[in-house]
Amino acid sequence: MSTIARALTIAGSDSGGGAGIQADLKTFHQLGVYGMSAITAVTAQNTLGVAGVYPLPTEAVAQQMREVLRDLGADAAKTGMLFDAQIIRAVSAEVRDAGLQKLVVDPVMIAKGGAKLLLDEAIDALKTELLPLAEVVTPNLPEAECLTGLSIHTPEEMREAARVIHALGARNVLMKGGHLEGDTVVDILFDGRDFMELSHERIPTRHTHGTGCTFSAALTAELAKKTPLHVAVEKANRFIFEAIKTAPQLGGGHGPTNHWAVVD
Ligand SMILES: Nc1ncnc2c1ncn2[C@@H]1O[C@H](COP(=O)(O)OP(=O)(O)O)[C@@H](O)[C@H]1O
Ligand SMILES: Cc1ncc(COP(=O)(O)OP(=O)(O)O)c(N)n1
Repeated sequence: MSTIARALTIAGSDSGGGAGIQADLKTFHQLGVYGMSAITAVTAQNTLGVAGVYPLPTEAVAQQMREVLRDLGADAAKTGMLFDAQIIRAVSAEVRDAGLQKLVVDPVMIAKGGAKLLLDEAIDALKTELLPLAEVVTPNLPEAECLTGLSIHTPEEMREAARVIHALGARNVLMKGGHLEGDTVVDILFDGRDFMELSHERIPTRHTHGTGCTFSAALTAELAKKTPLHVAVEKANRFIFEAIKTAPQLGGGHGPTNHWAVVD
């Protein structure tokens, strides 16, 4: 009987390797977790932007999840780019059927260059079908604004938004503050009762492609290893900080982070 922790990512493929499925699997591997994937869409993209988006048939997504979960099993799973409402409904049904408890929902909506990775018509399904299944949801500020209708520019407004998103059914809300103005980046975890704030200096760099995917993958990996939630969030925060700091300086646009980052 294997004792290796297992994690499944349900997300889009990023041909450039910095975000999506590729970032998730590299991060799982680096953190000592066996990684599996259910691909929702193939994107043609590089560090300069997204040139094409090709969603897979809904049944192909559901079937990948079923085949993996009924044989190998998963200690934790995460979602990334889900693209449309049909895929969200199918993924939610598979999560429910498999009884997956440790689900990290990264509500990916728009790529850095502006390309839509989630259709507008899918927002409602994300809120009503998937968020209630989430152990943790990890919105960045524009995603949180879309989910709540609030305007968010300060840590105080992040706390307010976290309360609203928690009321949608996610058991914990991790607000990512990469889009805040200023020299300090603040991420905030809300567990329905208390807030935990994590701050670090802003690294002045354009190499931040896939930071949200990499952060949520690190969090998923830690949860798969049975790390308690608050510690898992701290470790994921340190991992993404180190990954941005030591980014490999690839590409002419927003380059990937360093998925070989080492933190204790
Ligand atoms: N320039 C930066 N310096 C340090 N940390 C950053 C920087 N940009 C993002 N982060 C961290 O990366 C993670 C993802 O942040 P964010 O940019 O808000 O998400 P997304 O990539 O989904 O837009 C967060 O944990 C945030 O703290
Ligand atoms: C296939 C795919 N999935 C997700 C993203 C966006 O990832 P994210 O981590 O939110 O990173 P940035 O938008 O900050 O680069 C993507 N580009 N492709």
